[in-house]
Amino acid sequence: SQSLPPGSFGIPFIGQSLSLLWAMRANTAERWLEERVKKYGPISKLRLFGKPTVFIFGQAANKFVFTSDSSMISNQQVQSVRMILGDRSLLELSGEDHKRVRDSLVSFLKPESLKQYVGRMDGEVRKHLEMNWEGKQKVTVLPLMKTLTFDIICSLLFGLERGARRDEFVKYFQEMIDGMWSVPVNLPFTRYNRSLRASAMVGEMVKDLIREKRVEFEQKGASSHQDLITCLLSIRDKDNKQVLSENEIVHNVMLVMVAGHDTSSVLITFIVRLLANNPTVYENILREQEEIAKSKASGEFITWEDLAKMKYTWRVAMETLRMFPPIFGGFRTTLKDIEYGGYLIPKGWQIFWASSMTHMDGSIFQDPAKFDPARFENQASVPPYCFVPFGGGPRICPGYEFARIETLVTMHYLITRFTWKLCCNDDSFSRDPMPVPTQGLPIQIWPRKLV
Ligand code: HEM
Repeated sequence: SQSLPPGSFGIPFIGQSLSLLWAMRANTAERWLEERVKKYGPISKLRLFGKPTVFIFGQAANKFVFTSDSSMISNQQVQSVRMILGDRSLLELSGEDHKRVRDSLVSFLKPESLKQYVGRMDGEVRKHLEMNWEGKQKVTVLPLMKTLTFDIICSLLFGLERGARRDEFVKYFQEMIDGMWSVPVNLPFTRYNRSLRASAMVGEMVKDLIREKRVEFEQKGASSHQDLITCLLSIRDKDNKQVLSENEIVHNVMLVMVAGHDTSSVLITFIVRLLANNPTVYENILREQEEIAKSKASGEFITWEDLAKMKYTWRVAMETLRMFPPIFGGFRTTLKDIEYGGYLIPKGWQIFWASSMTHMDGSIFQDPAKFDPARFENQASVPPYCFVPFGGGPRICPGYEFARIETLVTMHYLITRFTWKLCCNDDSFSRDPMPVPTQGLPIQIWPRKLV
């Protein structure tokens, strides 16, 4: 019989959760994990968020996590995430259910559908810059990018326009996210408890939206493409029955809000920061974007074809995702006893993976601490399962194209309309669990003359 991986469970129930969360907030999580590897090797046991857990890392670990059969490991999330997002979110589903719900989301998020929304994203970006950037000398990038990506999601995915209702939505939504990664202790004063209450409020608000969208679609003949909720309501099987249940729509709309909002805002924020520190990269991006701006009439929207020309800009985004992946890692749960790396991982244990560790491995990416977008000129040179900011396998991020479009459109307008300088030389950031620059990245800005 096989032995359990090395490592200790730490203190009862809490285990190493607080120690890891602490390291993440201090931006030493990578070091925390590296030290584990040094001490125990590439596989070790510990206790996180209330459950026995195995931590694994490396190219083989990424491949194992992303492609294992769903009868071996399930995607069941840590308890706090499951309670907050609901048990019918894509993250909790497997097999046929996962495929049915995922296919429904993808019918809205696939490139052929998103093509028609580039103009609407462009409108949101320009409005955002007019309201929050123009006429200012100093802005703080991260909170603004959060507002922008949330605005884009509200408009495109929920058909929820600006106003008091959207503001209320944002408020509860933020409280909900704050407790996602917490030790699940449901007492009145915990982060987790506040987050659960906010999640119930957000759920009710989404249900109201669904009721309204249903009336618009079924009685007033609104287009099924007007937003994600309407699209999900409109998907029917061969007997004309709605393919997704009401709970599935609610839980997945909440998932998309969480998955699509912080991730892209963090990416754009880090690009802004890196450009301020890399004049050559900045010049190259500027040249590419000015070329595109010159080819357009004033006021004309960015098109799908323009996006295809932003090759260098997207390489910069990829290199940013390599060094500062918004998603650090995640969890899976074993459904049976599994043998991995010569050890036994018992049924019901959590598997904790941290994909970002291959991004900074010098044997895979030469000189990994150097910011160098040229690495991605030839993507085939990157070995499989080593560059995984969007995951891999059947659960690879379905929001990839959405993120690409909003990042490129935003960078186009930021770079052609403004120049900027960092207000503080403090290059540090912490993870919460997304990477966040200390102080949210305050910058000084100047308007540029339009070409
Ligand atoms: C830079 C931006 C983004 C990054 C880095 C990112 C990263 C990821 C990663 C790593 C996963 C896989 C997690 C796993 O295997 O457990 C994932 C899943 C997911 N992402 Fe994204 N994401 C981004 C943007 C978005 C956007 C904009 C949306 C929606 C509009 C979105 C929706 C989702 C959903 C629904 C899943 C779950 C898929 C499934 O379980 O089948 N993401 N994302």
